[in-house]
Amino acid sequence: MAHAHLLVVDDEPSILTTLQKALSLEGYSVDVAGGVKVADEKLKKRSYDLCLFDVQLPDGDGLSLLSSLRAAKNEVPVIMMSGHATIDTAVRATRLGALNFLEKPINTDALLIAVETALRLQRAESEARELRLASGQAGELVGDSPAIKKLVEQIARAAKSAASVLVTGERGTGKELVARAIHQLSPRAKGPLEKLNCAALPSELIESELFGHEAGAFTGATKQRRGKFERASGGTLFLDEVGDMPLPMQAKLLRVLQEREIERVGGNETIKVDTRVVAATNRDLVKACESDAFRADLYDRLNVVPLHIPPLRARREDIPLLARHFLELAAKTNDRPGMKLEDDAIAVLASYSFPGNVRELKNLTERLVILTPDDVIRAADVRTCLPGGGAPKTAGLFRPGVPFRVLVEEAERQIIQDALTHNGGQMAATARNLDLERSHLYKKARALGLRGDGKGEEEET
Ligand SMILES: Nc1ncnc2c1ncn2[C@@H]1O[C@H](COP(=O)(O)OP(=O)(O)OP(=O)(O)O)[C@@H](O)[C@H]1O
Repeated sequence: MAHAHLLVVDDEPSILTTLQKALSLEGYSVDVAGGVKVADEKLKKRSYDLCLFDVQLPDGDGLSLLSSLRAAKNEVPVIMMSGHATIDTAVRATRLGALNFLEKPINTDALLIAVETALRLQRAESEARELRLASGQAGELVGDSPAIKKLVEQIARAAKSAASVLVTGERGTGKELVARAIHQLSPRAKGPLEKLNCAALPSELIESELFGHEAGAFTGATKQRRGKFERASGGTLFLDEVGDMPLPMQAKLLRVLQEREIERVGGNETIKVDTRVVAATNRDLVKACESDAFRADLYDRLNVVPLHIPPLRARREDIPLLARHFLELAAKTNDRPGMKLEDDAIAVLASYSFPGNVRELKNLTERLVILTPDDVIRAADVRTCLPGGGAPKTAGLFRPGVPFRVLVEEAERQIIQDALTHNGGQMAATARNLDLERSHLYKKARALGLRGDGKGEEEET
């Protein structure tokens, strides 16, 4: 691969000359440096396609040179070279992101192969990223409504920055998908993506999940464990359901976002982290801030780039595309290759309110693929699968192997969802309709992850 610009750093002039000659013969442009200081200067002046660092240098070492490059967000591929490499050095180099470790004396053929492979890999990765960015393709985000087109643009823009992003939207609108797309399109795509669901764990556990713990920090903590913040360093941490994070944890999270360093539970060492946070919530955080359930200062920190995904009923034009997309997926996984949706069937889908948003459409499509005996799914098939669409609700609730608790929860969710839809999302009217105490309905709806207009919710909290 000609025209690539390389930097070779080694303290032995004879090695520099030999390597420079061998690499130049292959058509590479080669700069050389005899130590850390000169290398630093050169690296500041121009960008290289690949660097080769000796480990031991007269004024420092190649590993710290590599680590300062990464700290400065320079992701140039680096190959390390050493005459007396220990396994420990090699491991440290790999951890710091070195691509390869060559033993001295350097075998020129092995060197050329390593250089060519590294450059090819680098080029393939950057081409794939450019391509994804250019096509505006954010993961598998399907839809051609103006709202989705705008969202895709916002994702591409957000991906380029390292700022915190807050993704809002009702349940099942695709918040996690958006968070993943931001990571994949960002320069951190090669780094890790870690996820934590803040609603799923009690406060004490969230803390050790996020920040890790030292051995003996609490009963059961037998070994030291790195937390998600540390593991996501160099990548992205996705905090799902951040609106459900308990207040004491919110204070701790805020501090980490401000100071960019963490302390493991039971430890007193501070650890620098370079973690980009993407948070998501289906709660109205502005309202939560007003009622002091969420810290306003944390909200400001998280909401640097706000991304809102409208509910599916507000962008019905996406329903046909999404339905066909999910049909294709379900047909593949269920081995029903010829399945088709009739236009009338799509029209029925497009007129439904989808309180469970895209996730509900996806599940419904899968159910249709499984339950429709014909290869063609017609309007009548869709109607039988829709809540209140004609299917006798008492039939077919039992599924072998599914626990009673899950079946009952599903039935409850369906009933409340239908009742809410029937009453235009109004909680008070829904409670009257179902002859339920309002506070009981709120509690149930919240536990099942459903939302109405939320009016009167404060009364019970
Ligand atoms: N625009 C879309 N294109 C393709 N698939 C989508 C789209 N939006 C959502 N999905 C799919 O719908 C399902 C639900 O999406 P996701 O889990 O991202 O929603 P969410 O908003 O994070 O939900 P929750 O709030 O319940 O965590 C996933 O299977 C996801 O892949």
